[in-house]
Amino acid sequence: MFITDIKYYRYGTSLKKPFKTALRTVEVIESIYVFIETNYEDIVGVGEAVPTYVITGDTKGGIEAAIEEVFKPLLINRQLTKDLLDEIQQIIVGNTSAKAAIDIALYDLLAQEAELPLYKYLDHNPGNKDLETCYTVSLNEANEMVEDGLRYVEEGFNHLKIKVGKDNVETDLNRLKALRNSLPNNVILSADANQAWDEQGARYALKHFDEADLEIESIEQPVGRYEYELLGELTQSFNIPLMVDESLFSTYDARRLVEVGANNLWNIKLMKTGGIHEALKIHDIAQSADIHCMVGCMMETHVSVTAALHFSLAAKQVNRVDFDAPLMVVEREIEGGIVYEGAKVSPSEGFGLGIDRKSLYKKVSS
Ligand SMILES: C[C@H](N)C(=O)N[C@@H](CCC(=O)O)C(=O)O
Ligand SMILES: [Mg+2]
Repeated sequence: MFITDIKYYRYGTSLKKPFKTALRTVEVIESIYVFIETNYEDIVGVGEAVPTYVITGDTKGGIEAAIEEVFKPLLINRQLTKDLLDEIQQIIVGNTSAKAAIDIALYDLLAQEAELPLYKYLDHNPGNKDLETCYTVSLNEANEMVEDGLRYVEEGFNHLKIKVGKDNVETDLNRLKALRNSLPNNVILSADANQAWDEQGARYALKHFDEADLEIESIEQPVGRYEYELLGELTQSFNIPLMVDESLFSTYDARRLVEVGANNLWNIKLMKTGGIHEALKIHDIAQSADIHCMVGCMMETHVSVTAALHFSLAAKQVNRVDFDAPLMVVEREIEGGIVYEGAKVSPSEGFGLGIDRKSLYKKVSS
């Protein structure tokens, strides 16, 4: 099988309510769906990229330019082989969201060619697991966060990830207290600060989180992306488990985080790693250091989150997932791929991603 063309289009999907973090507010998911065509008319690989420029540096125009100027010349007329997965990583630095879309579409093709669902094609030291996604509570006034939290629990979500870090620590703790007091005791609460604090702010916040006795399961990314040493120190100094998110893009980051002792929990996302191929390498570093991983997502839809699910099923260290973004859209427009039953997530039948590619793909030619 060889690659004949790469096509893509932009697509906006409205959210039921705005998604708000310490870093940004999102009302519409802006996806770029990517299609790798082959010499077999009915075999197409599909991928997705999203422009989370405040985290990855990637814009819609940048993603499209990387496809036009770099990936099309590299891939068109090439035989489909696994080697292409390394080549797309090496040919350009950064651009992890464009790389992710191309990597996902290549894996979709490789698994279709092998006539396997993607997670079986990957078969990378998998653990046996049933996965449930957490649901994120956006940053709002305490009463709105409690209303949202109660609704998500009623819908079947037992783990809520609470966004913090936009206001002062006392306000965050009051919001968490209100949630803890209103929700059933067995609900797991974690927090995500999205890089909100400097060193002093983080030490102050984590001390108060430790003292608050709210049973917060973990806190994600208290400080900025490049604060590796500080993340290590904070991990070793406070009781609340720290999860690394924005500081973990690459195998370089992963090795550095192990060295500095930021070794509690990691959040792997395909839009940061540039797809599954690099995510598997990060997973192996986590496994050697006995670090458990969450697989998360940016504000993405069902295509790239389905790829993240297949990766999660194939990778042993992954014991939790944050795949809520597709649930936040007003209407599911993609058939096949990730199946949600309450919080439970599973893959649909079918080879590769199991996505109904035709319904997505017909927009390419219309
Ligand atoms: C969507 C998911 N629950 C989430 O919170 N992801 C990110 C932020 C995503 C974004 O801003 O697009 C995270 O920080 O974990
Ligand atoms: Mg995060």
